[in-house]
Amino acid sequence: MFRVLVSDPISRDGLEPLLEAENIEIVQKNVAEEENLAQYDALFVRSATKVTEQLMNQMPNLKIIARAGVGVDNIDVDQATRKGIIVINAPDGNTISTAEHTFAMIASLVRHIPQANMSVKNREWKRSSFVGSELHGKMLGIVGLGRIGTELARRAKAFGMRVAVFDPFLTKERSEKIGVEKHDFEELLNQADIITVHTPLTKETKGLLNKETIGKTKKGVYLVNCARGGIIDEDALCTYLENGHVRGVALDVFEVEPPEHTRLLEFEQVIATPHLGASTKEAQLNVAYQVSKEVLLFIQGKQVTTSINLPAMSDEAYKKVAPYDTLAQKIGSFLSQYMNQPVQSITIEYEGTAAEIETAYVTKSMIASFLKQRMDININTVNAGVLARERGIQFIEKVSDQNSGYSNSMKVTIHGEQTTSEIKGTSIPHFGERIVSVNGFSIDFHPSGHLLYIQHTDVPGVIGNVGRILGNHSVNIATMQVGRKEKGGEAIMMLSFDRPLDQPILSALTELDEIVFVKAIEL
Ligand SMILES: NC(=O)c1ccc[n+]([C@@H]2O[C@H](COP(=O)([O-])OP(=O)(O)OC[C@H]3O[C@@H](n4cnc5c(N)ncnc54)[C@H](O)[C@@H]3O)[C@@H](O)[C@H]2O)c1
Ligand SMILES: O=C(O)CC[C@@H](O)C(=O)O
Repeated sequence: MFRVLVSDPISRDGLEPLLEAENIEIVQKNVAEEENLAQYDALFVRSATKVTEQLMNQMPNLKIIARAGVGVDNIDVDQATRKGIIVINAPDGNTISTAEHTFAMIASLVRHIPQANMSVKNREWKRSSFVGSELHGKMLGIVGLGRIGTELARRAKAFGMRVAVFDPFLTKERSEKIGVEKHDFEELLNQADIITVHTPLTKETKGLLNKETIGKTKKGVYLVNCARGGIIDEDALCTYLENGHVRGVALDVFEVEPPEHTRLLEFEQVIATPHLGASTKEAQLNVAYQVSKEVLLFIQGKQVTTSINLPAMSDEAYKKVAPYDTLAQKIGSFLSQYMNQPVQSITIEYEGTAAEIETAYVTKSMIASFLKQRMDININTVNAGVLARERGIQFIEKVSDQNSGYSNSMKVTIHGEQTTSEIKGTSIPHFGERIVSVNGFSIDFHPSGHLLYIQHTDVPGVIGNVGRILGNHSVNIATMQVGRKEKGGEAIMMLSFDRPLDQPILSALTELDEIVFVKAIEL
C-alpha cells in the first residue's frame, strides 16, 4: 500500500489519477493533526504547510513531496535532497490564473476599484476622489519573463501597453518573439509606469526592489507583487508610500503570511489579496491533476518529469537511458564491493552512443549504487551527488563521441586510498549489458547474480584446481570467462553460480599458490 498525505486544501477531483489506481490510500488531513506521520510515502502540499527538516524527520518513509503549485520556497529542498526525497511541482497549472489575477490587480490599482468599492458601500459618492489613469500607452515593467510574466505581457499588450522586461536569462530572440522590450534593470526602473515582479524568491531576488532600487523608479510609479513576499522589501515600500514617491501598491503575497503585523495594510494606496493568484477552480484542478499524474508515474517506477531535485527527463529520454542506467548500477555496485577501501574520486567516461544520453542521471545512478554498498541510509539518484561530496568523494564525468571498438561504452575508474580500479562495460541491444574489461584485463561477462572474481598467475592447472575445489564443495559453475594481458603474466577469471559462495570455499581458493586475490560479488 502506498500512502499519500494531502496536507493543504487540494482539489479532490485533481487527485483522480491516484484515486482510480489500486493500492493507494489517500488521507486529506493537515500534518499538524496527523499522529502517525511515519506511515506516509508521499506528502502533497500547497504553500501553507512548511516542509521543514523536522517534519521530514517525522516521516522516515517519505519518498516524494508534491507541491500543487509553482513555488517550492515552503519546502526545504536541500534537506529533501539529502534524504533522497524527490520534490516535484506543477510548473504551469496555475500560470493563467496568476497572470489574470495580476492583471486584475493592476487594473484595480490604477482605477482605485477596491477603494471606490469600499466608499460606495459606506454610502458615499466621491467620484472626484477616484480619478484613475489609463493603461493604454503606459509602460509595464515586468521583472522575470517566465511563464507568468509572458502571459501577463500578452494581456498588457492587448490593452495597448508598452512592455519592458528585465530578466537576466532572457534572450534577444525570445523577447522579439513575444514582442517586449528587453532592458537592463536600471532602465526598467527609470522608465516603467507600473512595475510587477514575477521571479521566484531566491537569494538574488530577495529585496530586489529595496530602498535604493525603488528610489530609481519614476515618481508616481505603481508596484505590484503577485509572486513572493520579500521580492519587494516591505519597509522600503512603507518609506516610499509615506513620501508619495510610490503612488500605489498591489500585493497578493507578503513577507509573513498572513501579514498580521505589517504597516503596509494601513496605507489607503495599498490594495491586497490573501495569496489568491492560483485560487481558481481551474488552476487548482490543473495543479492537483499534474502532481497526481507525476506521483502515479513514480509509484509505477517510471520517470517523473517535473522534479526540482532530479534531472528532468521525458519518458522517451528515459527509454534511451534505461540500459545504461542498469549497466551503471551494476558497475557501481561491483566496484564498491571489489574495492574495500576509502575512495577519493570516481571518474565515469561515456563513449560512442552512450555519450548521447542524459549522462548526469546515469552518473548519479552509478554513484548511488556505489554508495549503497557502504551506507545504511536511503540513497538514490536524488541524494547521491550530495552524499558523495559530503564524504569527500569527487566525481568527474567525461563524454566523448569517439568509440574505442564498441558502439557504446562506459568506463568507471575509482581512485581509492590504496589502489585504483576500473571497469568498462557496454550495452548490446536485445542482449543486455556486458563487462568487457576489468582493470585492463579484457573479458566478457554479464554482470548479474552470484559472481566470483579471481586474479591469478597465468600458469597451467589453475582452472582445474579452482574447478576441483568448487566441485569438492558441491558448487556448480554456471558460467566462466578468463582474461589475461600477456602469456604467463597475471590473469583473471570471472565465474557465476546458482547460489552465493560461503567463506570456507573462498578461503580454500585463496590458499592456492597461483591465486593472488579472490572476491565474491553479488549483483
Ligand atoms: N501568487 C500566487 O499564487 C502565485 C502563483 C504561481 C506562482 N507564483 C510565484 O510566481 C513566480 C513565477 O512563476 P513562473 O511560473 O512564471 O516561474 P518561471 O520559472 O516560469 O519564471 C521565473 C522567471 O524569473 C526569472 N528570474 C530569475 N531570477 C531573476 C532575477 N534575479 N531577476 C529577474 N528575473 C529573474 C527567470 O529567468 C524566469 O524567467 C513563482 O516562483 C512563484 O513564486 C505565485
Ligand atoms: O497554493 C497556492 O494557492 C499558491 C500557489 C502559488 O504560490 C505557487 O507558487 O504556485
